[in-house]
Amino acid sequence: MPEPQSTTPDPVIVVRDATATLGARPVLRGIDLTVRRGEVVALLGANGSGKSTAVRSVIGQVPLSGGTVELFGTPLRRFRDWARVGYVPQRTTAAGGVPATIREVVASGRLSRTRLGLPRKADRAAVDRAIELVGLADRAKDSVGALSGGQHQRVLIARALAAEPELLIMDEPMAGVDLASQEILAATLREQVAAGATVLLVLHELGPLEPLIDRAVVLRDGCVMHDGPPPKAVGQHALPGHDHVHPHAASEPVRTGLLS
Ligand SMILES: Nc1ncnc2c1ncn2[C@@H]1O[C@H](COP(=O)(O)OP(=O)(O)OP(=O)(O)O)[C@@H](O)[C@H]1O
Repeated sequence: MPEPQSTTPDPVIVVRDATATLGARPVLRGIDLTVRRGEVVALLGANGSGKSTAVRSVIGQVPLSGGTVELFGTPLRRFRDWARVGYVPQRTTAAGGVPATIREVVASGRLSRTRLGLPRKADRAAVDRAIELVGLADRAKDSVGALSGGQHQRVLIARALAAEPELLIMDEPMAGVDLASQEILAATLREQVAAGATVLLVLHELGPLEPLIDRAVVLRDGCVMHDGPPPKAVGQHALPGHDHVHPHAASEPVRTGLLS
């Protein structure tokens, strides 16, 4: 009799016992994190708990002082297939003062897939599609300098999507983003997830992305203190790490328990 096939999807990210020190400060203190194919995992925690450092170590931007990272089953030091990974850094401007158009910035995200530096029809189509997904098709020729913060963020996300990555890593994609852009981003992400993308998101709060999140990993002071179902939101304010005060019972903050 053949063995029954395992139904557990392959791990896309495996972080084991990761430690990292920035300056003299131990910022990651033995983190384990596994994200499987098709999962949407939120990395939560208070300011300074190590969320950005954790995702930056996953893509090799922060060297580990101990532990290991594997991407798609390959140890990070041997991983070369970066077109499979889309990364949206914590909010910065997309152009850094360079007078680039939206299309140019988004097309730069496709370079990892273009052969010999010459974009083919499929490359141009992928760039157009990414711009369309974030709702900026009618502005593709505009300079990114003229965009609002939320529109900037949409450009950065389109840039990550242009390579049609299997794994999307985003650091606080909703931070400082206006409501209209948040809704577009949530819809964009929903579509990626429906198409089978694996997603690791640093979030300060679950917000409009809550229905998409399969699992939450909560960091506190460089350690994982929760790895499981996303904390249940109550009303608008019950977010992990935030004491929740009901107006009718102001004397006792109701703690979510995850970060307090
Ligand atoms: N380059 C650096 N040198 C020294 N310390 C750093 C450096 N980068 C980050 N840190 C410190 O490491 C800690 C973790 O930072 P990190 O940005 O990973 O936290 P975070 O959970 O993402 O916080 P936030 O929600 O504020 O972005 C913080 O105390 C931060 O001040």
